[in-house]
Amino acid sequence: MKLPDDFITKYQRLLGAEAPAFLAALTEPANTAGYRVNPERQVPAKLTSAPTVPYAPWGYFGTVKGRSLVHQSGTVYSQEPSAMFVGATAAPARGERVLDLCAAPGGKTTHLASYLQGTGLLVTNEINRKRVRVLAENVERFGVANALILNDSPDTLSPVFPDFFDKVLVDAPCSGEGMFRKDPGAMDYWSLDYVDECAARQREILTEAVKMVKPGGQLIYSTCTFAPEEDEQMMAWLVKTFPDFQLVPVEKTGGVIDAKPEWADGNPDLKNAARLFPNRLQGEGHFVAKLQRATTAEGVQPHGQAHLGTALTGEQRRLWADFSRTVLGDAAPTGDLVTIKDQLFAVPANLPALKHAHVFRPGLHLGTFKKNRFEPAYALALASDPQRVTQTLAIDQDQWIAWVHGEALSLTTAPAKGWYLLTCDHQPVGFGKVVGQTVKNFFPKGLRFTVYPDDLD
Ligand SMILES: C[S@@+](CC[C@H](N)C(=O)[O-])C[C@H]1O[C@@H](n2cnc3c(N)ncnc32)[C@H](O)[C@@H]1O
Repeated sequence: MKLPDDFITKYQRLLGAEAPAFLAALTEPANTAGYRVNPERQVPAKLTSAPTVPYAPWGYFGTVKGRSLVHQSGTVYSQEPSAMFVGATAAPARGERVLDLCAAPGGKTTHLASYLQGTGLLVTNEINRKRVRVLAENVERFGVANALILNDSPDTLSPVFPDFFDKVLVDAPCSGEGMFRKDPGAMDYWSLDYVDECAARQREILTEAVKMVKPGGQLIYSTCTFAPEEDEQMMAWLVKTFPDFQLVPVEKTGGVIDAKPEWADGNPDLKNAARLFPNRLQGEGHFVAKLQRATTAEGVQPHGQAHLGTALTGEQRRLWADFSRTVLGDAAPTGDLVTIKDQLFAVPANLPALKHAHVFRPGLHLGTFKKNRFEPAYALALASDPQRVTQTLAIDQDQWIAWVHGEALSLTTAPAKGWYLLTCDHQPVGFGKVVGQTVKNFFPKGLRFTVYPDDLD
């Protein structure tokens, strides 16, 4: 792998004696796979016996196959280890309101959700129409029940959520120098000018992001690039432009080091931010900063209240109540129930008016009203705790392989007719409908896959 000449020259100048080690690390094959386990699941011991990522709760070094039960059931999320430092720095407390402004495909969002444990509010936004679909798939797979998924530009969102969030994460689109080793294609569009273009876009995003942090709240900024223009210099610009924001210390362990004031305007507070270099730890590289907004700033109230969808008809209420009582028991999700066309959602409470936002998912998808019946959603299955759900049906590995392929299952002894949360090795894998000796398959058509012998451990 050949790094761009301008890149080599730039980092030789910036890093001096450390440059050879840094440049050598970038040309070595990446050996930095990682995954996070989902604290809401009963996680198999083989996943938690791997070496732990020192700075990231739920983080492990190693690989998990995409066509595996633990991946399909949202028991794990594969994530490059240094990216885990971002969620670990944000570490929202239970009950907080959190915005992930640049969220697809959902690595940081699912990490933030693990901290929130279904409490508070997670607004997760992705500007790109194709990428927001992937974000939604990952949010659903991870069983996140308290998320509102939006598909907007930051300047559309800032008037909707003024001074609203306890934490705002900007995991910014960047020049991706930390991706060179994993994805050498990232070098094709890299240039010194590209770094400046990225920095200009980051300033635009941050200008909107700061407006959504409540007084006393925090902004977390991260990139997967080493470029000072997008990292230290961006933070130096931010604290100068928005003086009610101050860089506060990021806790550093496991080879993470202070950011470099000398790469910007010398502001000593820049040391509070963190640098992850691939020659110093097992990870691809990141920059992470935490900024606190002063409590003295005057906050404004967001406008109005969200009116999403339509209230349920009496018949719809009855159908949902029957399903929820019989199948879910006391595991029924919380949130305001609304329908959009024939789809039922549980919408997080206390949202401001969203009429200028493009709502991709208003909350947890509970299911679909068909003529005289209710069909539960895959998202509801993965957000359900099998230990609390009344009607569960355990299937074995062979049945799981048939299930994710879209096949009906034949049972030798069948329970009573109705909907069941299917589990395999204690993980939720979807809802099935038992009719006679058969379990009808409702695994979403777009997600079906074939498991090959190599996919099994
Ligand atoms: C680094 S990626 C986010 C990765 C994600 N946080 C994760 O952990 O999976 C940056 C995201 O910003 C989005 N983006 C690009 N331009 C943007 C803009 N002008 N405003 C907001 N987001 C933008 C990209 O589509 C991309 O999904």
